[in-house]
Amino acid sequence: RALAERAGRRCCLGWDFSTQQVKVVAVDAELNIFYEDSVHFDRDLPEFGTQGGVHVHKDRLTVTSPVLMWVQALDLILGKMKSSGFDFSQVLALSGAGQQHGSVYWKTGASLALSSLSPALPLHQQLQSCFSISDCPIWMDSSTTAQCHQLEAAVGGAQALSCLTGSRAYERFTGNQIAKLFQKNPEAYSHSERISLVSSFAASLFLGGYSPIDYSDGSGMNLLQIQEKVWSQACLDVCAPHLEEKLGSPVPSCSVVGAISSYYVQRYGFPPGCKVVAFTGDNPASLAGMRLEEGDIAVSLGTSDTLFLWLQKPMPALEGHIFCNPVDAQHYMALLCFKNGSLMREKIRDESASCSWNKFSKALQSTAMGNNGNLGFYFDVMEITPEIIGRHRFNAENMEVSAFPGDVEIRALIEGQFMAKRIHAEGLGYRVMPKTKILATGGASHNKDILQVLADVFGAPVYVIDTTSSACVGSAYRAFHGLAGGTGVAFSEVVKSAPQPSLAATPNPGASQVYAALLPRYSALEQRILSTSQRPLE
Ligand SMILES: O=C(CO)[C@@H](O)[C@H](O)CF
Repeated sequence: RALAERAGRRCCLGWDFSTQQVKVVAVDAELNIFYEDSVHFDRDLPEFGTQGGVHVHKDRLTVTSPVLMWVQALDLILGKMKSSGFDFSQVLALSGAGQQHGSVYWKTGASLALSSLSPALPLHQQLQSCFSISDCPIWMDSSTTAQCHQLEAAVGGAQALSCLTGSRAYERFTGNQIAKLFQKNPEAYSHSERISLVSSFAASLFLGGYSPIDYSDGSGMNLLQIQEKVWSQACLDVCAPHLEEKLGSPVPSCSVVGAISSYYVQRYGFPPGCKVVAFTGDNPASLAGMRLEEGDIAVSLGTSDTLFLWLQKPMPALEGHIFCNPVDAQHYMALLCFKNGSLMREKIRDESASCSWNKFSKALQSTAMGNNGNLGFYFDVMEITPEIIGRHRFNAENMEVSAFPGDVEIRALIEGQFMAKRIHAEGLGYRVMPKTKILATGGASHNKDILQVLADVFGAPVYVIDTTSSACVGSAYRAFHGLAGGTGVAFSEVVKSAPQPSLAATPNPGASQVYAALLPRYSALEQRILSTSQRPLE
């Protein structure tokens, strides 16, 4: 019955070429997920010798992944789908995501091989000699500090680069990686006829030709002018010569970039009309998978805490990253990363709640909103947002104190973490709106007392969502959006029948008054700590 049921199920596929695996989900027209599969690089392709899907080089700064591992993973996962009887003939469209910032270098002549693949052979046998470098730099690389300084200097400094491209220069951002390749290996650079991101590389495999880079993932390169949605000639020129012709022109993320290559029609039975919708970065795809809307904020509470913001009018800054929005080309999204996340919460749980989340929750229940004016900053590792390290506690009179009673410490930690999130989100242009929903995910989102503080600090309801496959699911949703006409149709309309997130907490009465008083104090004290602490050398 399942097979018969599956046979008639028209669907879209959502792919995720992430750091550790390639994953796929099939979503039917009612937006139900009915198939998923994955191939793990370390486990299923051990011949490449990766750890966590990557190679960390001896200099401990350079981090790469072998492009042929990604190619072979696609062969494997399509083979698994085929042997499980997946009915490819029902696939109307597909889209996907790739780890952001990584870059793939196609060797001169590769487009010929890509467009004339023999369906009798796997991809990896036919693409062996199509790449000018086999080990691709990825987001974990931090070997391009010199190139970052060159780029910022050339365009008038970090803030100028942020206003232009949405971020100051970051080592992992693709422009700086391309600059390093051009400087260190000019031969490989000149033998590259095309440079893709991981997302557009994956789309190219399905297209049988070079896929353009989409606006959203292109915003993670320090090369795209995010307002005008064109490459910044100034940035291109600093990084490498003739770069624009190797990148091609960027496209709206919801674009249909072509029909699937005949290779997949003949080898797997995809319909010839199956559409390929531009692939994008994993975080933009996750935003789509979480169905974030204007005014919403997604809080991923993990080892580090990551905020996904929807911005109408971005205010580029020296922290965080602003990208073109993947589901609304007029708007933007932002990522803000807080390094002291769950490890900090677990430390305070161990110290002040004798290792028990139950006691931790009781402490939150037994202390009042606003913590009687006590405020804390808890950064046991150097924080990214902002760059502060150490623990700093202040009483209601703004006097620094060396300790708090256990319960006060616990509330000070959680209120402080969430007030920081609100303050830095607003610094990027985010504003809480009457219709704002907070979508919480990750480990700590299972603790309703922590979510209650989140609702109180933001003055907005908190919903919990499962984001295990959010990049894949978001990619399948975007495939439906592209199929429905893309820019002419609202993404929210296309996905409105998807399962709704569940409400976990609503703000306590009086919450907005309490935090309206506390937030400015927190912000001023953060500035005080910043001005007195030794900032790490640039
Ligand atoms: O560098 C990042 C975002 O800027 C990471 O989240 C990568 O996208 C992970 F693949």
